[in-house]
Amino acid sequence: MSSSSMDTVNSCELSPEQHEVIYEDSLGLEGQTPPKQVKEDLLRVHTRNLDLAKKSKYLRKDFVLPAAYSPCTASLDTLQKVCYPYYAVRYNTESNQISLFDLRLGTHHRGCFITARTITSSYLSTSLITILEDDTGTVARLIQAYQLPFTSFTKSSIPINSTIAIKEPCCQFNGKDDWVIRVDHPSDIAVLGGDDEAVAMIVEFADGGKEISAMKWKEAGDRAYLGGKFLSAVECYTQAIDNSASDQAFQKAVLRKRAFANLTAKCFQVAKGDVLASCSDDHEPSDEKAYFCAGRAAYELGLYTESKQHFEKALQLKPSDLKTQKELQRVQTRTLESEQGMYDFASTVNSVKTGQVHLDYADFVSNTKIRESPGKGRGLFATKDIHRGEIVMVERAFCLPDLYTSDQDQGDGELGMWNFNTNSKTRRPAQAPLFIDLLRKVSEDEGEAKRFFDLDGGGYIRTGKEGEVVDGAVVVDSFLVEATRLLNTFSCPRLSLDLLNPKTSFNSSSSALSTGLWVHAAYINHSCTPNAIRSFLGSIMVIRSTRFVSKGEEILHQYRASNAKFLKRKEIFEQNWGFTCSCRLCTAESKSSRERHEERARLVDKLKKEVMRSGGNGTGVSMARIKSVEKLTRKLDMLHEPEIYDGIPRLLLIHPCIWLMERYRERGEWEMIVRYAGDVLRNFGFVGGLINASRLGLNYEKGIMNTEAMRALTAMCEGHRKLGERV
Ligand SMILES: C[S@@+](CC[C@H](N)C(=O)[O-])C[C@H]1O[C@@H](n2cnc3c(N)ncnc32)[C@H](O)[C@@H]1O
Repeated sequence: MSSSSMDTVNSCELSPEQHEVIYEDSLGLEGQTPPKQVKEDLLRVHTRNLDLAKKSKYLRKDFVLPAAYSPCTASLDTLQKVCYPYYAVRYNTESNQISLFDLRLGTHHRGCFITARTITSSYLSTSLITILEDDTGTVARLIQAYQLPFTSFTKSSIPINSTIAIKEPCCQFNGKDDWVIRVDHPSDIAVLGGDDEAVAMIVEFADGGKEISAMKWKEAGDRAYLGGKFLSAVECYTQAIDNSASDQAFQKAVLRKRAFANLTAKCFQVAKGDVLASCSDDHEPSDEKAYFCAGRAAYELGLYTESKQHFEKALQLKPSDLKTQKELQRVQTRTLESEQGMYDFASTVNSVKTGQVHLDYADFVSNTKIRESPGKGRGLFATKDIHRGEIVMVERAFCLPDLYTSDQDQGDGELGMWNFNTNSKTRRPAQAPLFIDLLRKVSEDEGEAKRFFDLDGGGYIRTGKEGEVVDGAVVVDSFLVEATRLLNTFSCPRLSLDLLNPKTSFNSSSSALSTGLWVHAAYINHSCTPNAIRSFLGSIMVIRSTRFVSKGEEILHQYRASNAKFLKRKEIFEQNWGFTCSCRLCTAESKSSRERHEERARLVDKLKKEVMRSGGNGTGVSMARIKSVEKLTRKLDMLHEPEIYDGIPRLLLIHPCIWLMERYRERGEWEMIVRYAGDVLRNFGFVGGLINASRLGLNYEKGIMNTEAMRALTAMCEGHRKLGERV
């Protein structure tokens, strides 16, 4: 399989336990009052599970997405009151507030919210679990189903004594006499951390109405910043600014502090706004740091021209500043990349090899434009003529877990995810972490959320509010995030270049794959006979044209590797992406009878068995085995009707020919290498060109160019060289 296949999930059987979760609503409990929870019993269970959680090897590592329900999109003025701004905590006066006691089983309490306090810390089961108690003394278990802390247990757990608000809570049956409040959407919950000094101060202020001076807020902000609680620091600085109406110098200083807190919290847009608001029109020398901060924020937002202007201003105020000089140089490089597509990839190949996946390059997308593609939704189109081999676009990953695995190590220890909407389970270990990471990213940034939610979510029904800010939080629908992940993500090797090395086996660590999202590239539609090919340098996706693409032509690449059997390939596209491919190859192959397709498929299976009997790949395959594979390959060749396959790729023949080419390479039989390399190219569709020792004419209009075709070309060159012929 080619390394550059798009992501898929496999449907699979669900365990009875998991079925129980899906069908819980069919137990007829909807609307019933949940059984009363006894606090001491719950705490005992919690302590035991917490102990288990610490010995995390006992934990199941898969988690579950139940049937979809949409997040709260109405403003209940809840999260805002509880969390933003902090000082407005007045959670007992709302008319649409209900208590834990009012909850009904299997009922989505639309238009309502609850608030409560955590009386334990969280522990991890298949999701994150915490116990809540509200003002009436009722206790309940809270499951944050979307938040699986796959990297560090403590990072996303809720500390004891935190104040929590849950919008439109849903109370679910969880086995005999047991019930839980389950939150699936990050925007449905807000947490005021119980371990946060600033929060304690805010709650005290809100409860007691105690006046706090601007200076005290500023000091609390400084402490929160030093303690790494950047969002609390931002809140405290906001209070400091709001409470110091007439002191402009103080306001300006605090505005800058807030900008740095936002910069550190990666809220770049706000950081930039704050810091620029703190600068004076006549550029005081003290503004140098502010312009530096604005330059950094603009850089992170990919606004390189603006970033450059801020760094230049900073340098005007302090020309000798080495840090700013370095930043200016860096931003100039990014500008060349983003405006002209000029990249120095070679300098980072080694750092990718040594494990640095996330690279600092700018996106280059100006050669392309998103617009309607008849019959395919939207697609990506060339804005200028693009020559063969030229860069079509370059993009940094939106999200990409640094978790590369080969097909062999889909280990039990890895995180998995069951999706009851699609009745499927994640296949590659990186897929579940990618889902979590996408949730985090879209929850944190409105701009990124808008970009993400514009992507194709298939048939998922939207409320239209996804990505908007309601009650101070970006509305995030976890199920839509998952539906979008399924359709738009790509499998990727760490370094595509490694796959061109003939010594790279398809099961080696160099061919291990992760899964990521590249938002601009996700608009590209599929074709089995594409005009573009993607490759990866860590988190950077580079798309090049494989033939001349004229201005206005649609850019198309392959979602999956090209070795699939026609009927299977058709089924995969229909099942995973909901379309029937109408490319030149699929249109031609659809003319061959089902019986003939099945006959070829049976022969391919036989061929595979024959290859596997020799131990698959590797040296020491007997000549008898090679001859037997050759015989079957010839038979397979004969099963391709010339009236259909003349002039088009014959995908089923590619892998047998590659296998034969490699076996002859091991034996040093160069004539046979040249012959089978030629067959590989012919079967990729490079027909009509002259392929001989003196001239290699490839018909790029018709052939499919990918890593395997490149390997065949390399082998052919090597063969001719060894034979002493000119290439
Ligand atoms: C990754 S998205 C591509 C962008 C998408 N067309 C859009 O409007 O956002 C994948 C979806 O595009 C559509 N698509 C991709 N290739 C197609 C093709 N060759 N024919 C028809 N639809 C296609 C399918 O609906 C598929 O699920």
